[in-house]
Amino acid sequence: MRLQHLFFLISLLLSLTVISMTAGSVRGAWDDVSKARGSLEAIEHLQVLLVAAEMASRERGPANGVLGDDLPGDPAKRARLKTARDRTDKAFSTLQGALDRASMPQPGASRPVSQALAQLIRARAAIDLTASRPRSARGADEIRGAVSQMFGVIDTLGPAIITLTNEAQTTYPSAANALIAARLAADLREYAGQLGSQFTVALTTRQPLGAAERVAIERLRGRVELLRKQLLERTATNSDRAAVQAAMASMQDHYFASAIPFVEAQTATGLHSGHYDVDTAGFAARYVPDMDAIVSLRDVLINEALVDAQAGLDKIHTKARWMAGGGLATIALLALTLWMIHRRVVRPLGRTAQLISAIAQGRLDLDVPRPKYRDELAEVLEAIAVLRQHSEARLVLEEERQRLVDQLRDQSNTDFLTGLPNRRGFFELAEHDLTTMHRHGHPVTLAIFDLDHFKQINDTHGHTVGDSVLVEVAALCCQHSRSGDVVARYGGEEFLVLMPYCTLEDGALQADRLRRHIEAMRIPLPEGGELHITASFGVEQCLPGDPTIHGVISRADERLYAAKSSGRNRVVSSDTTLQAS
Ligand SMILES: Nc1nc2c(ncn2[C@@H]2O[C@H](COP(=O)(O)OP(=O)(O)OP(=O)(O)O)[C@@H](O)[C@H]2O)c(=O)[nH]1
Repeated sequence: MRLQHLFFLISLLLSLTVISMTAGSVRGAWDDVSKARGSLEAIEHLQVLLVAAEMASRERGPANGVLGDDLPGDPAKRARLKTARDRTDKAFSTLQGALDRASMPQPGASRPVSQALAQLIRARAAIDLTASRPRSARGADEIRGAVSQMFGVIDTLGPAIITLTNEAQTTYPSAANALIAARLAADLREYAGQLGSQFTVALTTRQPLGAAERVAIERLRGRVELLRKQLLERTATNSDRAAVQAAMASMQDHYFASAIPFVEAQTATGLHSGHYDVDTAGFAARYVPDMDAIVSLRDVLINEALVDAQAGLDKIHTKARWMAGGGLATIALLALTLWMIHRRVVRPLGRTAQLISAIAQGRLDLDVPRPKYRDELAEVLEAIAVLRQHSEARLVLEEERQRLVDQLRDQSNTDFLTGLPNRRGFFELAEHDLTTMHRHGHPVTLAIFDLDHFKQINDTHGHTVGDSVLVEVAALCCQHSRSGDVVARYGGEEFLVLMPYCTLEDGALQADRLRRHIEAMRIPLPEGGELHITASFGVEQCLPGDPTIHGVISRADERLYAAKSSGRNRVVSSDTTLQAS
């Protein structure tokens, strides 16, 4: 696999891995954020729910007032009950609206709230029914039943309170203490309300406390004390906030130091005589306001939980933002790294490889690019530039050497005087032709000729004239031979003409044509006048049995000898003699 493709593949896999891992952790972090928002919402819902429960509790006061009122009924008491009921309805409506709009649905809270509302309607109907009779016709059990139906509203809300508290605690363990304390305060408010309600029957009937009320008062007093202790422990050990401590102190002053002694005084009266100094409305007016300190404590504690949770949400949010920012930075860094590697390593490496292989193949016309950066690849490019220079120099040397070799070979194969192939050159060319002709069955004929009385020319006119005669004859033979014929100087004043695709007869005719041209030649002499020359030819056909050209030359040479012997200036072959007429 090419490096470029490998790099692309690895980059793709690496990018996919990093992107999916980053997306996974960022998504996880944002899931934590939305879960934390849901938990914060749960605390807010708990706050609204506790208010709704408190309103339902508060409604019992005016309800008790109406229950203790004789017909036709005090309009002011009825108006107070209506106002209380309107407040409760409004609180439940706010609660249901908040739960319906929740970002994370809480069926564990919504269902009990709906059930509590149904219970509230039933309890109100029971109270209204009881209050519609004359006071003397209202039995104690009937009044007790109506009051306990109102208690049932708060009991029904219990699972919703637990669900919302648990939801908040899982995400914000640090807020757990404040939440538990807030629930304790809410419970305290409820039990304090129930404690007050125990006097409704006795105050309405102006009778001593019944056995059931006495037991309930004892039990509720115990619970109230227990809750006070638990609240003291929780707020003393785990909360040092001034607001909580102030709310605790207020609760101690108002409820435990004021309302509880009042309850104890009414209890003492209820145990002995039943001659109470207050009626139900007066009891409520004296008792209920002191319970507000408990509600304030509850609100301060819920607020503390909300502050803790908001701080926790901020931390989770910040962490998620860092994760997202870090993830994006990681992806950007990876992209930058891959881009840099591709730009500064992979791509230049590919070009460098192309350059080196081009130089190796002898293509030296490519430009070696100037390096953009002072790095290792720049050193490689510089080395390649030097390598190319060396290769160019080597190529020049190589060409020079080849030229010299060719020149040397040409010189060793060429006759320096006439420029014709010499004996060695002729043998090289002729052997090749002979082999080819024999392979394809074509005829080849060889003529050898020798200038007549050449010694005399030298002796009479000098070697320079002799040389120019040889040059002229060579040029004449080349001029009148077919292309493909090989004309060579065999030695001294002897020449060879090898004629491929030529029969013996045609070869003899061609030799005779050359003879005539030589005979017709006029060579001007330096001292004036002209020189006539003639030549004698021996012609032989190459036979398929001839392994080399030497045999044919030898046979043609015999014919030449015959031509010389028989008077010169003629052509002699094995089947004919052609001579000057
Ligand atoms: N000028 C010159 N003469 C050469 C050259 N090569 C050989 N010769 C001369 O050619 C002459 C050949 O003479 P011979 O062999 O006696 O033959 P010839 O005089 O031609 O007589 P025949 O061949 O019998 O007709 C000699 O004198 C050689 O010196 C050369 O390159 N230049």
